[in-house]
Amino acid sequence: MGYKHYSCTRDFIVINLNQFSWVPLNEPDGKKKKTVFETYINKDKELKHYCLLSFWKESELTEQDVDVLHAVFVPWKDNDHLNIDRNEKRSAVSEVFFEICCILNINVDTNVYSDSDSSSDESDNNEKDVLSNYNPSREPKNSTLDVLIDFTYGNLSKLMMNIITFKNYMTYKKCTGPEINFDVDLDNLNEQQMSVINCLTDQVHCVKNNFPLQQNYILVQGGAGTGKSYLLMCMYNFIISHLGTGSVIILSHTGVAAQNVSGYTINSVLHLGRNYKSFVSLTGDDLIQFQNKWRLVKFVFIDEYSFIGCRHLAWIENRLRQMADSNSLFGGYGVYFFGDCNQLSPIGDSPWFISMENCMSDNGSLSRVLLLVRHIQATHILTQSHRSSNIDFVSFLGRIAVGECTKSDLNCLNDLKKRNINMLSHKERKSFANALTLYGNPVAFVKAQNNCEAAFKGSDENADGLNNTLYLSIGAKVMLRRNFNVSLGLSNGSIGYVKRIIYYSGQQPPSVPAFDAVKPECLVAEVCGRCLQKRRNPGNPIPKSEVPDTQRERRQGHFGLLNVNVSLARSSRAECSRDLNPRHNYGGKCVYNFLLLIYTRRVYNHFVSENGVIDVPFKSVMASWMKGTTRCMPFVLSWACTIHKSQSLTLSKLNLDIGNKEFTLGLLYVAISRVSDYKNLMLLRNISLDRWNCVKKSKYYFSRLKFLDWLETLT
Ligand SMILES: Nc1ncnc2c1ncn2[C@@H]1O[C@H](COP(=O)(O)OP(=O)(O)OP(=O)(O)O)[C@@H](O)[C@H]1O
Repeated sequence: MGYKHYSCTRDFIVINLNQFSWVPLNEPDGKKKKTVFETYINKDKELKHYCLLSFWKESELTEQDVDVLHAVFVPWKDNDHLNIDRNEKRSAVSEVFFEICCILNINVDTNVYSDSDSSSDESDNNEKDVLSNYNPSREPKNSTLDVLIDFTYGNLSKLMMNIITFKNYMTYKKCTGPEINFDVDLDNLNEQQMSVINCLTDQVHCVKNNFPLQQNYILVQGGAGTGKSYLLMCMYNFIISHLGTGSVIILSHTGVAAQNVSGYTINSVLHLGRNYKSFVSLTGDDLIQFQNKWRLVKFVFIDEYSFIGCRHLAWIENRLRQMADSNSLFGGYGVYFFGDCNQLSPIGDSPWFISMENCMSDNGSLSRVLLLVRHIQATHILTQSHRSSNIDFVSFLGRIAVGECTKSDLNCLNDLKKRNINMLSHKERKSFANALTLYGNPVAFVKAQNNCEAAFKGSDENADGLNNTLYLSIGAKVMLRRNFNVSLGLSNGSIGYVKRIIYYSGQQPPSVPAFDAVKPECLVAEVCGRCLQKRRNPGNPIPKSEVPDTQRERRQGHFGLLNVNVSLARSSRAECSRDLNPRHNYGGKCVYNFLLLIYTRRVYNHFVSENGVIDVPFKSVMASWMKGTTRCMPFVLSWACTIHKSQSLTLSKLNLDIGNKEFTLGLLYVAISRVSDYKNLMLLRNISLDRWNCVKKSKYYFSRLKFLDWLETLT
């Protein structure tokens, strides 16, 4: 209806429940009119320095535009109010618009910012026309870090301003998704990869001409390092160039894997819940919003399918049908699964290769899901390794996958152990040294807030792996434990280093900042780091770069490139009992208002100059279990990452502590296949031949072989 209908009386109301037949008020031909925000974001280059309000004021709006904006922005009270003069409408809209900007804490300086405006104060520049900061080409001239370090009250409000600005930006990024421009080249693809592109070309042709897809459920299987993710990026570029932005989504199971291909996690996009216990259908507004958000999608790429279990697959299929509002298989979208069934299998779900015989004891629901697996319409198998040019190493990987390692492999690995003993880089050695000093001499620690004694005494595992006390020291490696914003590179598993810790005025390490009822207490740690690196071409070292741009970051496959500013600000309601007497700090009364300020290189490129830092707010998270609830920072000290988190990555070096049990299929294979050669591998414990070949003892071993054979028949 377009007009606000509350607080006024109508003679009659027409309620249209079919949103598809709605036509926006402003366009008689049904074409969607862009909002001022949308127009602003896509503005011409010449207008790049215009702040939002200037843009709105300067823009040439048609009379009809003014009418519509007035109708949308200004609540309708009566006919006289509606029939006012256009100039009045314009100023009324301006006023409301101004209000919105104030609510959003967007600074609406009416002056047009100009780079040549050298007379203006530096700090002023940081505050004005904040939205134009979104333009990456505009670089603040001075480091904002200096401003952030000085936590006097005045500067704190500046900090809060930045926080709010970035909060808005983060929300905006969450809505718009990552800006992807993969730097990959179709010309590099080998014959096997090209055959997938040929298949895709036919499908794109069908979509363009509105023909239904002949095959819409396709699997790309290939051993570790055969270029599945690389191919996915090429396919993404190909589709975008033919069907436009938004026509394809990239999904992956884990945050790290999603980040590796600039995608989203499956559960977040498809609303399957964090612990996906049961499938819940979307209804009403939720469904409409979901469908609208992804209305342009024609293709869905899902990386690392080995992580996806049968039930999970069924839910994905179901949700895609909801998304497309269609009963066709996977909603009729062109769905591509990329992965390797020899790699890690799903947790708490059945892998696709589980044979039909194995699940007869099940009540039949799993058998039905398995039928869905059997619906795969085509398979492409990649065999040529791109990660490694060492043929011996590639065939060794093949032997690990099928459990056929030999004694000579073992000898070779023992040899290796002696040679590679000192392969830690200087930085890594320093980081380990810091780890050793950390617990003896913590420079800062952050305690979790527990709601009862049981929660206080509970183990870290109970609290989703989050620590009751988080110790920080310079050089400490930290890992994010929640998906915060995957499109900005902040996902569960992102790793960084603490670069420095800044205390609130007068405080010195190792003391914990004291509570001050008047001024908020702040502990700031700047965490900066690059963790796991990826190599594009074997033997081609990554050029060192302190500030990689997004494209280069993607090309080199940096993952978890994370800079974090940690700030603990206590709300005025906070009580200090927790710090003063840890024995009583589970009392439940104390209210902490944690803010973890966090930024990544991607954010960095948008907002700050080479030396500057601007932060993004990050709230504490809650972990609840039977016995209690803990609220703490969503990151933990990390000197290693799990093998599950490493799947999909290419690492330059690997120190591997494999544990004493192969608790899931593919553990050793995935771990070892992260590197390109023997020489980049260091095993921290002896592995017996039995262990190397233990996949053969798995009850699923033969089902997996059968599944692979079956996939071959579909090529
Ligand atoms: N056609 C290609 N040309 C150049 N480099 C390639 C090509 N295909 C893959 N690569 C490079 O090989 C490495 C491994 O590729 P990628 O990560 O895509 O393999 P993958 O099959 O997805 O591995 P995993 O199964 O372990 O996730 C990457 O560094 C990638 O850039």
